[in-house]
Amino acid sequence: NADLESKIANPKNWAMQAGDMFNQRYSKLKQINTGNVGKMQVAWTFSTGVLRGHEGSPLVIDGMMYLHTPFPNKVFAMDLDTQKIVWRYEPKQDPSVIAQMCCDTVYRGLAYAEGKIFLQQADSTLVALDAKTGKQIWSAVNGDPKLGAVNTNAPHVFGDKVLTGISGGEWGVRGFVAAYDINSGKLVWKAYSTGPDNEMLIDPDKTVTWTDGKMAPVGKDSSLKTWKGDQWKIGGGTTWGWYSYDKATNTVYYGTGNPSTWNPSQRPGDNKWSMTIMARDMNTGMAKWVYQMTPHDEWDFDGINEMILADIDVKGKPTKALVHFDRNGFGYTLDRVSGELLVAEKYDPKVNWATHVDMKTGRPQVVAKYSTGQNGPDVNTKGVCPAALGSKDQQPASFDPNTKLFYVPTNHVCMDYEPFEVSYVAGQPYVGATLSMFPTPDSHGGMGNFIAWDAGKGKIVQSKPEKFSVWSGALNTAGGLSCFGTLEGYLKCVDAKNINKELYKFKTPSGIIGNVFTYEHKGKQYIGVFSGIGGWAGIGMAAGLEKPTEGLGAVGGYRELADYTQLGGSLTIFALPN
Ligand SMILES: O=C(O)c1cc(C(=O)O)c2c(n1)C(=O)C(=O)c1cc(C(=O)O)[nH]c1-2
Repeated sequence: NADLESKIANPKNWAMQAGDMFNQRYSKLKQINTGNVGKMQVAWTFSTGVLRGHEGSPLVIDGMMYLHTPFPNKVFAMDLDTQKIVWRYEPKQDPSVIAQMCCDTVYRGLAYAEGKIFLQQADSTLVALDAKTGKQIWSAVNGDPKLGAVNTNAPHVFGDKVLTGISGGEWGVRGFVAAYDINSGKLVWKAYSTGPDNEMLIDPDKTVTWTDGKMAPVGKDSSLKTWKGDQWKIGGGTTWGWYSYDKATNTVYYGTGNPSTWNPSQRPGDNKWSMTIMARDMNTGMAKWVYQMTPHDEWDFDGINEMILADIDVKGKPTKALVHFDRNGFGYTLDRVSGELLVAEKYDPKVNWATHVDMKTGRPQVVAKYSTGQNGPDVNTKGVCPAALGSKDQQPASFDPNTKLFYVPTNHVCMDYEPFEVSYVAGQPYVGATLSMFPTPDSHGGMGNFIAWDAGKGKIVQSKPEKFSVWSGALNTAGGLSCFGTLEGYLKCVDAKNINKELYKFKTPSGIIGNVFTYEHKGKQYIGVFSGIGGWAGIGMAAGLEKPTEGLGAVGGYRELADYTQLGGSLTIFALPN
């Protein structure tokens, strides 16, 4: 999309959720740098008026800021000269959708192109608004919230289409990605994550996958063959993460989530193509290549985390790479053009459910005692690391083209996992497991680390311990900074060359699960972040839950959070003093 590309090319804007289409979360701005960031101050703040978890970030386009909130998904357009709210859009949504959302009523943010703001409501309505007036231009029905098909993902504009996904892996929703025409809102293509080839937009002869050390066609019914009966119809593989796009090959990349139910005995087989990296042609949606990271998931390791596109050296060879930090604890580097698997190494040293990834088959080698399904349901498998929320969840990492390293917010949490038999009832939770989570034993003392990762070698270069999981998206800048938020509520900026050198720290009003962003206005650089505790890690506070196994096991794991922060959505904007 030429218009969006021109907005991205100007580093004064923050025109996409990740700053660009490669999902790099890197800014060329450098007024705020390692030498002066210590003097940074709060320039202004804004309360969103919504209490639950605030993910994503605002967009900034040509002097206007566009802010979103969790359910009820309000949108504010703010003039950065006056900080006046120029327009607001407050959709009317049936509050019954709140109970259909697994991991808080989060929303990961807006998209922009050609004078339009795209809003993906929780009730699955996709809306295009006039960026000047806030008037609705079109709306499209993307899924049925009564069946648990809700939305939390940000829409993404690539070319002349706006892409959106679906949530509801815990309701037996069959995942898909849908592409709508940005001008008319008409559905152009829809690609399911499971099922018959024609509904998955898979060509049995042309869609390839990593097989015995090389790429080979997936063959006929590659998904259907890996499910028992019709289980694929309620088989999950939802698509609520961040998508990326390479214009050079017109390819969109995203990941699919867990297979439903969480009770593995009810769905023998590899359950393709849940837990999969998808590379699709943006015009037609046809799958070019696919790679399943966690066949027959037994831990809820959704594969939806962002795919970061970067040109790096992999084992000494310049490579057009795709880098992905999966929930399962492995950091993957693939050739983004061919789909070949190049590197798969643990980015969390405490991962114990698999010893390694067999580089020939691409399959993780599961440790029998951490297989939660091997003995059938009603057996509690103890001490699996990481927990279901993964060594990293949706909080996106950044790539710094100067250091050539990836900056990754991580979780150090383990779990006990007990599956049970569950029947599918349309519109009801379809989970089938009881979980308890707890901080990783013998960790560095905290529940997360911020790490710098060499994706060409598959090695942690540096690691900065944090008290809680780092559930905030990172930002790197040409000023040599790497910035992220913490669950206690600190915005931190560290030296990208030495991440243990904390150069700036400020306690915002609530825990941070939003993503750090930056922009320039009237010659001044600003760094900003949403605070507002929630998401899966903060679900206890956000939804008022108390039993340790509630919130799918997260309530007990993060019980200490309440000693450090409380609810409340706000935006904090930082700048150097005048
Ligand atoms: O399977 C799904 O459809 C689905 C949806 C979501 C979501 O939409 O937020 C999450 C998850 N799963 C999930 O497994 C998960 O760890 C998670 C964390 C969060 C969050 O925002 O903190 N959402 C979700």
